[in-house]
Amino acid sequence: MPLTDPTIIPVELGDRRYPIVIGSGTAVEAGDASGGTLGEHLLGSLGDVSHAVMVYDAAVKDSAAASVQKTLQARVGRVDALEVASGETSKSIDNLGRLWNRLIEVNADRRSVIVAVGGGVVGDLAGFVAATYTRGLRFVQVPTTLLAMVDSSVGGKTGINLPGGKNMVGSFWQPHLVWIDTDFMATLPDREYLSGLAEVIKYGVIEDAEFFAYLEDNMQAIVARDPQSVRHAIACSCQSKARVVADDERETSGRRAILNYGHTFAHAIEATAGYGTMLHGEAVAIGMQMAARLAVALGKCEADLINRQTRLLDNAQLPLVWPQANPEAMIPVMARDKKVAHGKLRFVLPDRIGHVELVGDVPVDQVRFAIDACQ
Ligand SMILES: NC(=O)c1ccc[n+]([C@@H]2O[C@H](COP(=O)([O-])OP(=O)(O)OC[C@H]3O[C@@H](n4cnc5c(N)ncnc54)[C@H](O)[C@@H]3O)[C@@H](O)[C@H]2O)c1
Ligand SMILES: O=C(O)C(=O)C[C@@H](O)[C@H](O)[C@H](O)COP(=O)(O)O
Ligand SMILES: [Zn+2]
Repeated sequence: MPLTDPTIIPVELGDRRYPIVIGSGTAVEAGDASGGTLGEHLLGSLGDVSHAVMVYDAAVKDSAAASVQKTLQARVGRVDALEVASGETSKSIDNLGRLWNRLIEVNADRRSVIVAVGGGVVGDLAGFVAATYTRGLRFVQVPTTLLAMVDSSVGGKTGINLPGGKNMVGSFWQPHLVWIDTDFMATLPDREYLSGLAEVIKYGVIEDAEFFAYLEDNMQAIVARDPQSVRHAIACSCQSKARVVADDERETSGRRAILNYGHTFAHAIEATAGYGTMLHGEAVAIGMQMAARLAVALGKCEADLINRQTRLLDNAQLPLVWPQANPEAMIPVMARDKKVAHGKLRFVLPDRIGHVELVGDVPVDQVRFAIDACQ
């Protein structure tokens, strides 16, 4: 079905403002679609580009990537398609070097645009390539996972992992356009889809109590991928992220740090489990449980918050515990968290549903307790 009713959410960053366009059926280059096609939005957002480099996840080669490539060919003309192997381990130094060299081979220059088609892995990797090649190329995000649609494609955090820590090398590099076609999720496996719901629930806890209540009432429909409910959940998530990013683009005031709720634990879970063993959203679900336990232990919030969060994560079929959690392995990794200030860990902790704070000076025993409580 052609896109006739896109939701357009602006990310207000002054002269780097860009739209998040949410619709379905955009693969069709329908000239009469009132909301416009990817091709039309591309031209509107990019200015004078004469070459597109589509960096895509191998899993979407014959689906999303094939249709985006067709659009790029029709609208931009010269297109090169660079494949990235599926999975978290692709966010690596090796892949970064390989893509930089491929850009030389395909004669990319400052009139080239990088178009990422895939989940957060491809988006983060291709975004960092765009940020760094010839000191910066224009960039478009076409997310194909729920997690990428609600979180990673928006806000300009790009980068790769190091063995010792998630996203340790990267940059803030905003896209010119985020193009969300919910049809691209048709082939997404359930486990990956559910993983994205952890970041959706995150927005409810950190800054939107009304959205949290909506999720409580509608999680069954969202899990069943009811189109209207999914669209609403994506739009509310993108609005939430756009608000926070517009307030604090580079995480300097502390406001953007709220998007990191659960992530101090989650990144340590991912790194100590081995990248790709635990999906990012799964680790975030467990990390949010650990953070909520920590908040209650520190007297920052009522235990009922844990009950509501647990119920919602459970209804989203997300994991709540990680039996292999080992505080002695996780705490040194957590010490490399990007929120560390003057050598001290800081945690994003809820005081009620819809509100969190950045908290420092947390006794390490309490951190151990929170990890142990989710084993
Ligand atoms: N930059 C940010 O702000 C930000 C925010 C959140 C997460 N992240 C990062 O995003 C990554 C996780 O993203 P993700 O969950 O999208 O993982 P992902 O990119 O690894 O994609 C998940 C899996 O789904 C497959 N896939 C993707 N689209 C598909 C489709 N339409 N049909 C079938 N299979 C498909 C991929 O091949 C992969 O196996 C992590 O590296 C995380 O750190 C970044
Ligand atoms: O956009 C942000 O800011 C976030 O923190 C969103 C997170 O969901 C995301 O996982 C992000 O990549 C984590 O960033 P990091 O700075 O902790 O590496
Ligand atoms: Zn995340």
